[in-house]
Amino acid sequence: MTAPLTRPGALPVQVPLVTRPLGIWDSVRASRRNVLSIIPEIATHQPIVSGRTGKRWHMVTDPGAIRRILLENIDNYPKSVVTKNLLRPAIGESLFIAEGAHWRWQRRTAAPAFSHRNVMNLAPVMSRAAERSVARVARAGPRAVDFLQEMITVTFDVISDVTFSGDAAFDRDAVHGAIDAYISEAGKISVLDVLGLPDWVPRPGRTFLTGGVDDMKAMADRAVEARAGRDAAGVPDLLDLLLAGEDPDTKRKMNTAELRDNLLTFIVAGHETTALTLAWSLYLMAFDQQAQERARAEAQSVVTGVATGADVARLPFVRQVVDEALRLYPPAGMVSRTAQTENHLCGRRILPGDTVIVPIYALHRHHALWEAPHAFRPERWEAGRPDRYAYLPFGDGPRICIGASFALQEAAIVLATLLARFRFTPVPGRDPDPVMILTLRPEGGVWLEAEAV
Ligand code: HEM
Repeated sequence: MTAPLTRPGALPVQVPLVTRPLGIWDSVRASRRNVLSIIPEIATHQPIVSGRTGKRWHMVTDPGAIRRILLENIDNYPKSVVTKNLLRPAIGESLFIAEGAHWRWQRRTAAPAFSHRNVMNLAPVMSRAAERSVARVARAGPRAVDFLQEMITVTFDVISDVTFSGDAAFDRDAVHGAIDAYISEAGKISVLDVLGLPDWVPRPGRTFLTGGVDDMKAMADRAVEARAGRDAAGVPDLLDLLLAGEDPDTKRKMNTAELRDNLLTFIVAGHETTALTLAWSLYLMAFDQQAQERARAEAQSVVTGVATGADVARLPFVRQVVDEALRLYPPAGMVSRTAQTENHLCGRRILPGDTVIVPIYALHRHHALWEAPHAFRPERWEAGRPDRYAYLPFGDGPRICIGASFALQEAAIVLATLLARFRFTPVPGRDPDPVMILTLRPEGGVWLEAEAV
């Protein structure tokens, strides 16, 4: 089959941002469907946009001001209460949620598990998951495949293998089901809370949120305890590394509940986000056949069979595709903070209690920061990296994503392996719709035909 080339000037799918002020109920309606649809279009032109929907909020897209929020004045901008309330039932006071000293000691204890050497040691798990994906896609034959679901399967394979590898007490399917159900229900609630809506606005699903989560925690506890009594065999996974980890200053180690909460955090924070990066990268590869040919030529010249950790450094164009996918469709499309004291950002007064949002989706499409911001141009990354605070798929400052290099390595291994084996073409009329509830997903799936090459 001859693949259609990209139409000149065509743009990949995007979220229509609002061009008129929304009232409270319009905001609720719009945001229940897509959080990003409440971002004013003007946020992609101006440094700051403020409003009030219950609470006062500010969306900041000025790199200097973002630097102050995430790095220089971090004590004034802890993670928003909303984010914490939302995730606490599933992941406790783990690294993702904790503040101050309780955050610091956990971050110091977990950091070595994500060192370059350890992430590299985990690469064979990623290569094996990529190989199983190739087999599944090949089995589907000429039928179109939903690469969103396929990538969710791959990344769950990886994250469950590197957290609870070989633990009989850990039922992967049950945990996967509980986490996905939690994320989709929790997302609906968070939207309303991010907007600062009063408690009497009905929150769908609040009552049954914790059921599956309790079973999942009990299962993870059993797996942690079973492992604690055993010597690590072979390459240590994240649980072995956390069991061995300790705060370098106080020598404090994590107890069972802390280990469990952090491992579940890695699963919640790491698996869907990486699956989305891969699914969007594949959508873009099918959208732009020329870029796909270039990426395939690179992958085929480097990869023999399945990509390995050592191949990653030799796949610069594949990495550019991933960087550009993370720019256009950042899985964490916004992060939010609650201001503690009175402050100024871009000359605007920020009051204690105000919600300060970094709308990463809008930042990555800001007209003053990016040329042709809505276009897919992986080659833009050849010229070098932009201003550090103009591109934040992993956040920044001390709370920067601990799993960034893990995710980028996994994305490169899986993408290069698939590109070396298949040519991807879109299914006409089935473009995905970018929708953010908790993460930015391709709604409707990424349906592609995969032809063996
Ligand atoms: C492409 C995939 C990923 C994306 C886009 C992503 C994005 C992010 C972002 C934006 C933050 C900062 C949130 C904030 O400041 O409010 C974050 C934090 C975090 N991420 Fe990731 N992440 C990814 C993969 C992973 C993986 C694979 C893991 C673990 C295995 C992970 C674990 C964490 C943890 C534990 C934090 C909290 C760190 C702290 O507060 O000290 N993430 N991530």
